[in-house]
Amino acid sequence: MTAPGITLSGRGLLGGQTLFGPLTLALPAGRWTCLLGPSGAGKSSLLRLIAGLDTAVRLEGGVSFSDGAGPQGRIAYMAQTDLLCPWLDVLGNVALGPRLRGTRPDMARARALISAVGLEGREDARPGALSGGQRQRVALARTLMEDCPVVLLDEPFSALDARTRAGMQDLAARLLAGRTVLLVTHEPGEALRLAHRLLMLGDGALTEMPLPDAPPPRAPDAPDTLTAQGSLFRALLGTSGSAGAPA
Ligand SMILES: Nc1ncnc2c1ncn2[C@@H]1O[C@H](COP(=O)(O)OP(=O)(O)OP(=O)(O)O)[C@@H](O)[C@H]1O
Repeated sequence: MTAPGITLSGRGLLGGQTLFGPLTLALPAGRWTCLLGPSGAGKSSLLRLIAGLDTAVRLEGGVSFSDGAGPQGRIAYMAQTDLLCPWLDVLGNVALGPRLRGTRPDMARARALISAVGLEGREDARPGALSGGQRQRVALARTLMEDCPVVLLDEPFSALDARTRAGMQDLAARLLAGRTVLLVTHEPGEALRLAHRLLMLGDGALTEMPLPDAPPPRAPDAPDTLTAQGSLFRALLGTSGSAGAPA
């Protein structure tokens, strides 16, 4: 499986007003790009625009893939909300993608992923019987099950406690190595652990942020990571949600 690079360029319009841009968001092939920025800046909209999904933000511009092919069938997208089917159990939810495409799911792989996200023994549980963090891990397992070369993750670890979050970050880094990943997060520490490229969307523009020298996944408590976290936090305090908004 070869993961393509992806470039989105243009201006994002919301109700006729510029929300962001003109800008260029380039996702290097086979690498993790992490995107931080204030609420309402347009991060989720960028993700959905790349996935070719409906969004309230209209892109005056375009999205291109380095191999010339489109997004069809090769993007796994994990939304901010878990989007689990309440009438299916955990196993059914994780195996849903192949079923919807009319192919036979690899149930051994689905079970292995459920175990990898720490939910072994809960295969028969319905989403309504799970905590928010457990549901989020089912959604993560479902995304990993897709085995796509491009993976778009919208705050995939936001409902997890610190220890589980670190474990899921490591799992995702391992299983998605070599894929083109865009991760939207509000956590500077998370972005600094996982990014090959770190961007901040604020005041309608993208800014490239420096990263520690060590390759990801970086230790959360490494001195370089902690120092970078402080700088990033200060940068985030100085940005606002949309183009033209007061900083
Ligand atoms: N369905 C919708 N209808 C109208 N406006 C919308 C809709 N979805 C998003 N917006 C608006 O588009 C803008 C960008 O939203 P988006 O969700 O992309 O921001 P975000 O940076 O991901 O925010 P957050 O960090 O809070 O998730 C916001 O001003 C939001 O109010």
